[in-house]
Amino acid sequence: MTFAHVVTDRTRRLGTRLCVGLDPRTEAYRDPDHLRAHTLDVLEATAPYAACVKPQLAFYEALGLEGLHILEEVCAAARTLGLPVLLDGKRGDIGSTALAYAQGWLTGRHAGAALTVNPFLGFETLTPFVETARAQGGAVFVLVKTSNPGQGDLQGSGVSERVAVEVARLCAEELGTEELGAGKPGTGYASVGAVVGATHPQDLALYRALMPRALLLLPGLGAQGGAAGALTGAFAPGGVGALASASRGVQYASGLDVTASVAAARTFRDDLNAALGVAAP
Ligand SMILES: O=C(O)c1cc(=O)[nH]c(=O)n1[C@@H]1O[C@H](COP(=O)(O)O)[C@@H](O)[C@H]1O
Repeated sequence: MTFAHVVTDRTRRLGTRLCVGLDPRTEAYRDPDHLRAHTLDVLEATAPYAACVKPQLAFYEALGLEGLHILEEVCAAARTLGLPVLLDGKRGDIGSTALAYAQGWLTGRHAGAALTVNPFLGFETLTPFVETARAQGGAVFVLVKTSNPGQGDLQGSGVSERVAVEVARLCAEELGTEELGAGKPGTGYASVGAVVGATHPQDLALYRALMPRALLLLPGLGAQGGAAGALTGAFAPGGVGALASASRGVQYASGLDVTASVAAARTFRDDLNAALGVAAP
């Protein structure tokens, strides 16, 4: 089963298209053990509402080697729960270095099944990531239009959107062109997905149309102002093809209260489903 299969299967079986971000902030905890325990608790408690989980590498790297050990445990726990891991690293570099990043984050000890990648150095530099992911049945998510307010400086703003649209076109026409099977859940999605911020609801249908075979990752739900009810344009019929992602809005829904994290994940799931007119089984 590929990453796309597993998340699409979870969407169909569990009725969720929520990606739970696990971005533990050192300042919220007494010490790394406390951070580790709370992050694992949030993971386990919210798993029934998650199509996948997305640890942001920066929060683990900030703790040095100890953080990488915690990341390894988080990835292992997610796998035990049957939850696919999408690592948010936004990596990108010249080809030979890109290969090392790909080996580290897609095949190494703390590997995820999928990784976010940055196309700024050119599409040829993404090839090592795509080939490594494909060989593992994994995926890459290419930054197309990020969620942050300043994205327009380089990605295009307002009606122009030239760079983001060009990246989307290249994702669809050059990277995500592998043969796809038919008939099984998720077989309609390639190993190359794309990141489009949940903070751009008005643009989602455009990117959905430009990249019909790409799973779309929609970060920015909750803390950055993205609203679950405004994301329908990113989804294909049946409510598949996109993952709406919240990190702080789940992990720190109310301080460190894990019950509040569960309630927040359930609410995001239900709000997405209500907007799409689908029900959780
Ligand atoms: O690739 C990402 O996940 C990502 C892309 C993007 O455009 N915007 C964005 O916020 N993210 C990540 O998604 C998470 C958002 O966190 P919250 O704002 O707390 O939900 C962070 O880990 C960001 O690094």
